[in-house]
Amino acid sequence: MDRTFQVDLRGVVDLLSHHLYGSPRVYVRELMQNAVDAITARRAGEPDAPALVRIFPPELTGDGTLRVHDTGIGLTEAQVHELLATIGRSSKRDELGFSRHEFLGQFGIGLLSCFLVADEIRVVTRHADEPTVLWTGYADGRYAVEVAPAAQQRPEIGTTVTLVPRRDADQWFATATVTELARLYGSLLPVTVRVGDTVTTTGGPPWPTAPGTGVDRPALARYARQLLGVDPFDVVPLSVPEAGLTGVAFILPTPVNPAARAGHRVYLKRMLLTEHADGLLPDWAFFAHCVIDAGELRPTASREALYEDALLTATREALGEQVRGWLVRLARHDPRRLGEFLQVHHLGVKALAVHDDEMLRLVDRWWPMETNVGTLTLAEFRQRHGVLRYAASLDEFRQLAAVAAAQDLAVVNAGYTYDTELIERLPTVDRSVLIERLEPSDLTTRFDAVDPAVELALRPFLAAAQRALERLGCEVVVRAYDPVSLPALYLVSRSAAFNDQLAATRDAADELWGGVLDALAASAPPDRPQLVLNHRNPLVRRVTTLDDPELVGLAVEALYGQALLLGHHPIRAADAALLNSSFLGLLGRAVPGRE
Ligand SMILES: Nc1ncnc2c1ncn2[C@@H]1O[C@H](COP(=O)(O)OP(=O)(O)OP(=O)(O)O)[C@@H](O)[C@H]1O
Repeated sequence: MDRTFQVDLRGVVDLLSHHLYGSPRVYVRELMQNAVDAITARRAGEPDAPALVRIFPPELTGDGTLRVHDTGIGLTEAQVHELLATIGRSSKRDELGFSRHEFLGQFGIGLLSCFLVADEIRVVTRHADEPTVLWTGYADGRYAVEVAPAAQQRPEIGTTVTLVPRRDADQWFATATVTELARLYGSLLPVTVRVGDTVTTTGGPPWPTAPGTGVDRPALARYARQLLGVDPFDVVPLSVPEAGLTGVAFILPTPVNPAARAGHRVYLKRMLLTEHADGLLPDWAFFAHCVIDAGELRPTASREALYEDALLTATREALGEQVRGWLVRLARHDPRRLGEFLQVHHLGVKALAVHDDEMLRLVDRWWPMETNVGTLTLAEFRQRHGVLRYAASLDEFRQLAAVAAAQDLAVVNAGYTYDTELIERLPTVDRSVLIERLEPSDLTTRFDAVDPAVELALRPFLAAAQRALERLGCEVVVRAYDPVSLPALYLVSRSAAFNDQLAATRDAADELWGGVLDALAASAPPDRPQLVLNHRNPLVRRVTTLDDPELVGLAVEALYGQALLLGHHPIRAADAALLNSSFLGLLGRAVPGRE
C-alpha cells in the first residue's frame, strides 16, 4: 500500500530559519512577493485591475497583528486546500513543473518563512465571485479552512494575510523596521506598496530598462551617491537581453582591493535578491559595482544568491564584455580619462595583469612608467628604443638611471610593485617584444677606456688605490664617462652580489655547509664589484696625480664610500669603519694647525 510522507512543520521551520534564510527579516519579502504575484496573475486577465499592496504593522492595526492586503487574484477554497496546506506546492509553475517566468515565487515554501516570526498565519482570500475563504495555519503544523460566513465576506477580490507575532520576534514588526524592509527589498517593484501611509516603492529602476532609452546620468549619479556614498568615476549602462537583464555598472572612484570584492546589488524581477552578489562580473572587473535587475536569472532557494548555471556564466561574460567595451572606448576617445582611471585603479589592474592578458595589454599601452628618458608607456618605450631594458629594483634604477641616460641607454624603472613581473610576462602575450634586464656591470662596457698613455701613467695610482680597497674585495678601474659631475660609480653585477651573499653565509655556516658553500663559490666566476672612477671628473683627475700615497688611500676610500651611499648599496661593518676613517683622515688633513 502506498503511503504519504508526514511532515513535521516545526522541523521544517527550524531548517528554514537556521539553514536556508540568513535572517527572519525575509518574511517581509516573501509576503510582498506573494502579493505582487497575485496581482500579476489577476492583471493577466484583467489588465485594469487595481495594483496595490498595503502593509499595516501592529502599531497601526492596534490588535498586535501585522496585516498585508493585496488586490491580487485571490484563491478559491479548492486552491487554498491545495496550495496553502502543501509544502512545496506552488501555483507558479507550468504543467511540466517549470517556474513560470512572470512570477517571482517558484518553490512553494515562501509563506512558511512567516513562521520564523509568527505563531499563526491567517489568510482571508476571495477569488472572482467565489465565496471568501478563511485559512489559519499554526507553527506546529495544524491548519483550518472554512468558508467565511455571510457577515465576513470580503467586499473586494484579493487577499489579506495576517501574522500573529511570536513573542520573541517583536523587533521584526516595528513600523520603522517593516518600512525599511519593504523599501530594501521592494523599492523597485512595479506595483505600489505602502506601509501605513508611506509609499515604499519608487516607480522603477533609475537606469534605462528599454532599448533606445537615454541614460539619465545625473539621476544615476544621485542613485550611486545614495548607494555607495560617493560619486562614481563613470556610469556604464548594462543590458543582456537573454537574461532579461538591465542595469548599470558604477566605476568606483577610489582604489579597491581586487581580492576583497564587496559584491553587486541584484534584483530579480524588481525584487532585491542580494546586495552582495559574487561572480556577476569577471574577476578583472573588480573596479565596477553593478546594480542589475534580471528576469531570467535564477535565485537559490534562500533567494539570497544567484543560482550558478549556464545562463549566469553567459551573463557574466556578456557583462564583462560591456565593461571591457567601456574601457576600450575610454582608451580610444578619452585617453586622459583612462589615465585618471588607471591612476586610481593601477594597483588592482596590475595585480590582475600578472595573470590576465587583456589587463596586461592595457597596462602596456596606457600605464605611464618612469624611465630615465621621461615618462613613457611600455609600448611607447619599445617603439622608440626597441628593446625593453629595465632595472628590476628601485635602487638599481636610482643608481644607474642618470649614468645610463648619459650613455644613451634608455631604462625603465620596474622597481614598483608588479612592474618587473609584468615586463617579464609581456613576451608571452606578444612574441615580438624583446626585453632585457639591465645588468649594472654592462654599463662598464659602454664607458670609454682612457688613452693608453694616460693609462700607463695611472699605473702607480691604480696600484695604490687597489691596495686601499683590496680588503673590501673591490676592484678599482678608471674609465671616462658622462656625466662629468659623477666622480665614481660602484657597480655590482648580479653574480658579484651572489658571491657577496655566499661569502657572508660561508662565514656563518658550520663545517659541513661551509665545505658545500666553498665548492659552490669555486664554481662561481671570479666576479668582483668594481669602483669605476670617472677620468672626466676634475676631482678624480687631481686625485690620480697626487704624490702622497696616504692621501691617495684616503681619497679613494672616500670616493668608494660616496659611491656606495649614492647607489643605495648596503653598508657592511667594514664599509662603515672605512667611511669613518677616511672622513676623519681627510678632515685631519684639511684642518691645519697644531694640537
Ligand atoms: N497573497 C496571495 N494571494 C494569492 N495566492 C497566494 C498568496 N500568497 C500565497 N498564495 C498561494 O500560495 C502558494 C504558496 O505560496 P508560497 O509563498 O509558499 O510559495 P510560492 O510563492 O509559490 O514560491 P516561493 O517559495 O518561491 O515563494 C502560492 O503559489 C500561491 O498560489
